[in-house]
Amino acid sequence: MATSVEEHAALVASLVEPRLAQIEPETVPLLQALGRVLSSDVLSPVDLPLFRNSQMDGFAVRATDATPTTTLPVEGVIAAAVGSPPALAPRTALRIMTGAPVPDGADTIIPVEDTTVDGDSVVIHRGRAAGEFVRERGSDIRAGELLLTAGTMLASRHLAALAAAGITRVSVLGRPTVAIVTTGAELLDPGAEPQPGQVFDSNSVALVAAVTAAGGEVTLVRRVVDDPAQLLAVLDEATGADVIVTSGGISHGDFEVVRELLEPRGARVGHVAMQPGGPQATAVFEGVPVISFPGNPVSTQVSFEVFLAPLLRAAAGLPAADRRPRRLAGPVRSVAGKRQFLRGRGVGADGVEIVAGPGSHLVAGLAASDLLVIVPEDVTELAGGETVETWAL
Ligand SMILES: Nc1nc2c(c(=O)[nH]1)N[C@H]1C(S)=C(S)[C@@H](COP(=O)(O)OP(=O)(O)OC[C@H]3O[C@@H](n4cnc5c(N)ncnc54)[C@H](O)[C@@H]3O)O[C@H]1N2
Ligand code: MOO
Repeated sequence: MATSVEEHAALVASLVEPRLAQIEPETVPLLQALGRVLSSDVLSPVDLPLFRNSQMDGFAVRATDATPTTTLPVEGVIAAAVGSPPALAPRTALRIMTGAPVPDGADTIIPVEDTTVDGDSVVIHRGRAAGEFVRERGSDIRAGELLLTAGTMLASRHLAALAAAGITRVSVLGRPTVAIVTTGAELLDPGAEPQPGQVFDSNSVALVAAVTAAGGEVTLVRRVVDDPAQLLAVLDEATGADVIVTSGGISHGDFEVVRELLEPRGARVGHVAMQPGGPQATAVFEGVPVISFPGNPVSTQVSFEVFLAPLLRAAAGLPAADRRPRRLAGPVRSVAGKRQFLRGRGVGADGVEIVAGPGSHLVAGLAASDLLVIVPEDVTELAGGETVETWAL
């Protein structure tokens, strides 16, 4: 008897979640934090701007001194560079560059475009209100105020704000570590010349990429032929990970290496009422959960999306994938008793069209899709215009 998708998802969660709950935050240099999720609030250690500075290239003056068409003596130049400028004397100007400290005594900047330089003097053609073009210290954020909130997924703008505040390292949620093992005597590396009967190992690439996209860190990638002793050696190597994921070797053939090794050690190998992804297995090896997906490439990828991606995303603090109802562009048939995960593509704001057949070997069809279209177990036919649940890929 097949178990339901929910039952299997609950089983996988019961094995994986306790491990993921133990993952500690880690402190990393800023550039390693890109795409990671802040584990705690960050308060600004400084005022930003750090000091009162000019927003324009021009002349630092007192607003009341600089009415049109006054001429003021220019007493010096303030560059955007190390150092503190002298105070501005009344009825004088200091030439100033963008970002340079505004001298005490000055309260506005006259942009160079509104002036004419005449020897050591400047003629003001347009006055400015006090405060104009002066960037006050702390006007962006003050020391002690909340700069970034826990849970923020760090993009370039967040890293820039941290750097602007002088911060070099940041505490982020730890990433779940995953070991990936593909199985099959027929597999070879992409790029090699296939002999008759060989296929390229695409599940390895699929799983590494999918784990990474879901916020996980792949710590080991291995491929084994259909030899239980070899698989055992690889699993021994993989026990440092939070989760071990395998593909292939769990159905009913003569050379089912995962089933052969792990079933006698208490693995649960069975069928889930879904397509693709029918054959599924779980085990615990040396205390580490082993989640075994069927080898067919679409089955592996869909199984990952259904059973593991949500758990990894949650642990890494990433938002859940977008799931929402859309209207079918055309009719769909399905098999009774199995939840179908068909391949679809979004049409307009809320439509979806089916883009590939249901075969679980159709990798190009999956690549042509951007949505999974879910047809419930008890539904065998849907007409165009009817609503289905879709998951963004
Ligand atoms: N008698 C039955 N046969 C099969 C059943 C069944 O219920 N009864 N279920 C079918 C379904 S559904 C699936 S899915 C597969 C699952 O089989 P396995 O998990 O044992 O996977 P394999 O036999 O190792 O491989 C299946 C298929 O996928 C290709 N494959 C495997 N690994 C990779 C990889 N890393 N990269 C690319 N392609 C891979 C492999 O060459 C096979 O074509 O069982 C059905 N059979
Ligand atoms: O249930 Mo299998 O995963 O369709 O090819």
